[in-house]
This record gives sequence, C-alpha cells and structure tokens, in this order.
Amino acid sequence: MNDSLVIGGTSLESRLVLGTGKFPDRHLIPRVIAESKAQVVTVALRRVNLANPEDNVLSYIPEGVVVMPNTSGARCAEEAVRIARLARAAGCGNWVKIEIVPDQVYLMPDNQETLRATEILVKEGFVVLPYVLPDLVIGRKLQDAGAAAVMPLGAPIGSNRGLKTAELIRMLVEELEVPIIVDAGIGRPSEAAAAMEMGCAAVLVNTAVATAGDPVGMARAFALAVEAGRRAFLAGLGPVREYAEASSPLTGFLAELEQGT
Ligand SMILES: CC(=O)[C@@H](O)[C@H](O)COP(=O)(O)O
Repeated sequence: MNDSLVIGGTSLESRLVLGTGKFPDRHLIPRVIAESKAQVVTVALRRVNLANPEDNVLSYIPEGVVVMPNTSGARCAEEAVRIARLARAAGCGNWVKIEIVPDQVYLMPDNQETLRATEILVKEGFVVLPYVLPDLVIGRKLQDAGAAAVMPLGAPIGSNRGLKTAELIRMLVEELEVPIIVDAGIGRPSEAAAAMEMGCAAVLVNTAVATAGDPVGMARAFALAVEAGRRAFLAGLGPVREYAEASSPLTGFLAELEQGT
C-alpha cells in the first residue's frame, strides 16, 4: 500500500518528525533517528555551529534526512524571516518550521505574526511549516498563503501533557486540505497514536523522546504508535455508542429459550 505523505514535493514514508533538542548526549541523535525511522528532523538554527563540527547539531544528522530548521528564538515575523534566510544561506535547505514565540511562560505562538512570516517566506520559495495555536480561521489563511502543512500544538512545548487541544485540532483535520502535523506537547506514544487515529498526517515529538529514560527505545515506541494510529485511521474506526449493544444478537435457540417455548 502506498501511503506516503507528500510535503513540498518530497515523499515521506515515516509520519514521525523528530526534534533534536534536549538530548543528554548528542551522540544519541543518530541512533534515535535510525530507530524512529524519521525522515524529517527539526533543528534550532541557534544550535547550528558551522565553525565547530563537534558542537554543530547538523553533524549528528544522518545523510538523506530532511533538515527542517526552526525559527525558535524569534518574537516577530521579521526575526523569523531573518532566521529562515540565514538557515538557507548556511546550506540547511529550503524547509522551515516557523516558530514565533513572544510568551516565555507558556511558549504560545503568535498566530498573526506566523501568518505574516508564512506569506513572506512562501513567496521566497521556502517550504513553510508554521507552528500555531490551533485555530481554524488562521489555519485557512495559512493554507491560502501556501503553507506546506499546518502544525498545531497539542499542549505547551516541553510539557509532555498530551493532546489538550484535540477538539480544535479535529476542526483543522476536517476542514483543511494541507497536512496537519501535531507539534508540541505530545508526551506518550499513545497520544501520538490518538493524533494519528484522528486523521492527523504526522506528529512532531522532541521532549518525550529526548527526556525518556531510554531515548532510543522511546523513539522506537513512538514509531510503532504512529504507524498503529495511521493504520487505525485508514481502517476506519467503529462508531462510538451511548449504550451497550450485544456482540451476538439473540437468534434461533436462544430466542426460543427467551420466549419459554
Ligand atoms: C524541537 C521543536 O521544534 C519543539 O519546540 C517542538 O515544538 C516539539 O515540542 P515537544 O518538545 O513538546 O515535543
């Protein structure tokens, strides 16, 4: 079965996107990527150090994996655009995850500034994946602006709190045509599976893997969960009912017994 996810003209078999921050040891990164089978990883441009390969996160990303620089640290559209241009000039390709976060307590994204940055960067030929607070109105505008996907948060970045925004994400999945990738807050493989069962195209996970007791083992667990959730979505989940419904209806012998004949 061909069930590839196509983003920016690139065909992906894996629907798990990984973040590369917070790992206790950078040497874990290539092992985690291999075990998760992720084909796209996001890196913060501020962690790209071209002058020192040992300190450069890009040195730990296996060949063939799509690098999606993110604009973390940006507080407005102009800063995000500048980071994206720098990343492309540094050889990081033309994918970019727009992350514009003026709030330092909950790390909530600024949806309006994100839309502005998307409009600018799409025109400059970037494959733009904006990270947003789930909102159908802004989702439609991002899609119209040419975003390659929309990435709503499930819960605050790094919180591991799960799909707190599930009902809002569901609206995006139902109404938008671009892929919906849940980004941030997913703390457990079961939550990744739930997002996929809902019809999300992929999930982006960082903290839950990087801070696990065994990050490599957790990467594998997420890969399996994402695949299970996707298969469940494609198979079509059965209806949810208010009341019980017997699995085996009364027929023949049992029906006669019931009537006392
Ligand atoms: C690396 C990255 O982009 C994260 O900021 C992303 O939003 C993932 O969030 P979690 O760390 O909560 O998985």
